[in-house]
Amino acid sequence: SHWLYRWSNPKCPGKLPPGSMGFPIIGETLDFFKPCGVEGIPTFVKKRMIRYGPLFRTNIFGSKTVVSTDPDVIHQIFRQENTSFELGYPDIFVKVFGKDNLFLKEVFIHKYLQKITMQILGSEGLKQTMLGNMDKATRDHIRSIASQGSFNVRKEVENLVVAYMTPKLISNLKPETQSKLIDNLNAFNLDWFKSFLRLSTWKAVTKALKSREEAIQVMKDVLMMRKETREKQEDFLNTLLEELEKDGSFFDQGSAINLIFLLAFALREGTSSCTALAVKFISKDPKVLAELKREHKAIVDNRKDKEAGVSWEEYRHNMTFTNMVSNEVLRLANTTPLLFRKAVQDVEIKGYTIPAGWIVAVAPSAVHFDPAIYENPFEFNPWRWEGKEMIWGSKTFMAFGYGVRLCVGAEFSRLQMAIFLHHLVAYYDFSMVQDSEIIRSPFHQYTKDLLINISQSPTK
Ligand code: HEM
Repeated sequence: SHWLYRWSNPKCPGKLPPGSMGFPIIGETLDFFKPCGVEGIPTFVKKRMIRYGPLFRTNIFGSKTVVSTDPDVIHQIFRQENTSFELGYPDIFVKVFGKDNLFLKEVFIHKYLQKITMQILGSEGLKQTMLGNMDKATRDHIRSIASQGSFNVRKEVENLVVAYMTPKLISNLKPETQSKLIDNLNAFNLDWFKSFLRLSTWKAVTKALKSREEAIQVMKDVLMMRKETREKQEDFLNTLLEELEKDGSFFDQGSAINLIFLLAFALREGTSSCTALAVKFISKDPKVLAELKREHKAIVDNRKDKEAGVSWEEYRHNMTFTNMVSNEVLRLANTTPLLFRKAVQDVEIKGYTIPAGWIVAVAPSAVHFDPAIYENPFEFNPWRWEGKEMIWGSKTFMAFGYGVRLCVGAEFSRLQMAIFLHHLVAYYDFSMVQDSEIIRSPFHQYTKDLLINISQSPTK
């Protein structure tokens, strides 16, 4: 009984935030995984916000955790990153993404990580090397599926991104090696989260982990071969090989390969889910669709060369409404339900103490659905962004994180979303053939395929 008492009332040098530590060992993890609607604050968080207030304690994933939904506290946590708080994702993420994963390491390497990835994902890299490929691949892909009748938006964006990005990460593979790699990258997903309690889950987890192992093995073989032959290629692997040879490099072979794997996963998942959600919202809002069509048809009309693809100037200066739509989709989507940090020392916040070693989870959705920040927060209203500077990580908009660890793929995701919408609305009419409910458990899961039908726009 002493042990049970200690479980429910952990030692703390001050006053712990209110809350419940749940059942021994499993804490409140099962409740955390209960599916809920994707719009709004996740039910797990909302229920406790109502019961305990904006700062509450719990135990999830086997870790003593304080969850913050208070915008001021969230702001303070991110401001104190690398002093009072550091990255602290629960062990399950390490198991799924691999122990070599630099993203989940607590050491102070994200500046380095950002520097390396910016070469392909930063504005300059996107403008110089990526935009042309992305635009052509998207246009050709939409053209090729237009004749199929209906298609699954999410799946097609996944296929499209994996097909043109894999050679950017590792180029010059034999066709059979490349398709094996692509198959393994596509097979690694987090869909098993939705059936966390079913027996089939463990089959799905095993399959996902096996495909990760196989993808990593293919990458390892290529890396070894490149090291032996000193072969140089214009790809991200080459950048990492050069980094590996530098004195004091943060990378070793395992973490270099794991970074390529993580990027391939994030490129696919990040872009496909948000693009599908954008299409879902737009298809239900004729006013937004009409405004988008107007913007993109004007871009095409103003082009001297009608065959030319989207230019960087068009993306940056003529897609204002599209960017407003992207922001609104990302605000409502909250694809990352919680961001995890760890207190490195006892921290006093709002009269409570977060003891050293505890996980601190912040819920961006609490900020994105705060009526004091966004009027009618549940409404899909891109116009709310009119005239606002669309800063990606701010106290009021943290779809891509906030503070020092801002998402390195933010610009890429927005660009891919904009280009997909450009080709879809400027040249085609589309209608939803099969809608899908999207549930959060805790990541986005589509209950059905989100199918649309497209036909060449007569006004082209
Ligand atoms: C719409 C799509 C995306 C969303 C909503 C998103 C969201 C986020 C968020 C919220 C964080 C901060 C995590 C934290 O603070 O703990 C983050 C970090 C990160 N994201 Fe994304 N992401 C997206 C797309 C991508 C893509 C396409 C890539 C890769 C190419 C990517 C790679 C990363 C990496 C490597 C980090 C860690 C950055 C660091 O630690 O310095 N993300 N992302």
